[in-house]
Amino acid sequence: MSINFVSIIAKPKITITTNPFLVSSPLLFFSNKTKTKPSILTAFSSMSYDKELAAAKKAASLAARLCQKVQKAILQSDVQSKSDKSPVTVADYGSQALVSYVLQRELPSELFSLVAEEDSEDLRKDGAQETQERITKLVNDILASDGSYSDSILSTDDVVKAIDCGKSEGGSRGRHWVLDPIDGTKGFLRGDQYAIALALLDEGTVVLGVLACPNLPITSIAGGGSHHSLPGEVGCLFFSVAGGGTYMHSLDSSSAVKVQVSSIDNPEEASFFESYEAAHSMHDLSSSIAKKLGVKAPPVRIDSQAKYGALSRGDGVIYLRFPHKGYREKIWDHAAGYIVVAEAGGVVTDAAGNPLDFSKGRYLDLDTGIIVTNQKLMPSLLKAVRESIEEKISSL
Ligand SMILES: Nc1ncnc2c1ncn2[C@@H]1O[C@H](COP(=O)(O)O)[C@@H](OP(=O)(O)O)[C@H]1O
Ligand SMILES: [Mg+2]
Ligand SMILES: [Mg+2]
Ligand SMILES: [Mg+2]
Repeated sequence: MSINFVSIIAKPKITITTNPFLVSSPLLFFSNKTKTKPSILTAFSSMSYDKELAAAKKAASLAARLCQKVQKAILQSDVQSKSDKSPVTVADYGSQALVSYVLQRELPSELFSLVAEEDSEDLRKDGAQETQERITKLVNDILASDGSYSDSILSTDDVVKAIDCGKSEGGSRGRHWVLDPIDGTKGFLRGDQYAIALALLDEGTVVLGVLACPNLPITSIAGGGSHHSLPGEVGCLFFSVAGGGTYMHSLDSSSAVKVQVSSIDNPEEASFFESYEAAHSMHDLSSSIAKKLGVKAPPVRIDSQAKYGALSRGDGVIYLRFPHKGYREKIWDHAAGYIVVAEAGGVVTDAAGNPLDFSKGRYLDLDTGIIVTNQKLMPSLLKAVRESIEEKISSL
């Protein structure tokens, strides 16, 4: 296998030190006169998720470290094919085990429910003992390098169990963590973009999101075109809590800056993101939409929810995703990216303009595709999407 490695030399450039989300949240105000119930958003934005945020950031950062280590020197035996023919690597499993374990250690008093992409079925098959051991060593090495939980060394059984905690069905009641341990596994294998995407659902609403993007440049990738490897300092961590905005810092530092989506309202100046993999999204449909809107720049094709992260800081202003017929989107492919963009002032809907509903279990039920942009461009984007879809249908 030939792999193009991106150099991973992340030195923090950002100097503004803020402590977002440590500011005490406003108290809820109930008016006895009007008996008005607070809106769901007001209720969530008044809640504190400080502990959960700190735990999620720690978990995602350690998982990113594990993935970086594997990506630097991946072995043929580290990659397997799942029953749906999609790839999975020891880093996907290791990342899921780490995040699951760290969240449980950091939040011992909370009920733990995790909706995550991977499970241990293939790892329990005959002949998989070596892979189990490799994953376990990776997890233990990362924990040891961090100095956390030095009291406990995980066994292969602990690691398999931590992976299998991710079997929750999620839903509209209670709290559920939502994890994609490596989003963009194909990008990861190419040496390109990938993300560790972790979100928290509370009563069916995404209230917190952390997106670690180990290969995403710290500075803008605007106008980057379709790139395999990217120069300069890389490694970003985006995080958001409902009502608190979106922040980003380098994976090597904790000095965060607040980010905002682009305020461009002229589609001619807009650029758009889409999947690198043509099998994941209909590129012909996005190009027809871009043409209708008058977008001049070529699409920026990158893997994973790094697209949401890049859009949240204004590197591009539109993200279009139109899976081929029959594909069902999973909540872990969008939950963290969704809140990162929404809290940076962006809008995420399905192709018909409906909000995404993360409360229905492991899948998102949606109309045709997912579109993301800023508030100003959404009406014209929706119109272009509608027209292009109609034209595509009538041409069939
Ligand atoms: N046929 C398909 N259509 C749409 N998405 C697909 C797909 N096959 C796989 N995917 C999803 O696309 C994700 C990657 O998205 P992107 O194209 O933005 O990089 C994959 O996440 P994983 O890599 O976590 O499996 C996978 O869930
Ligand atoms: Mg996958
Ligand atoms: Mg994914
Ligand atoms: Mg994945």
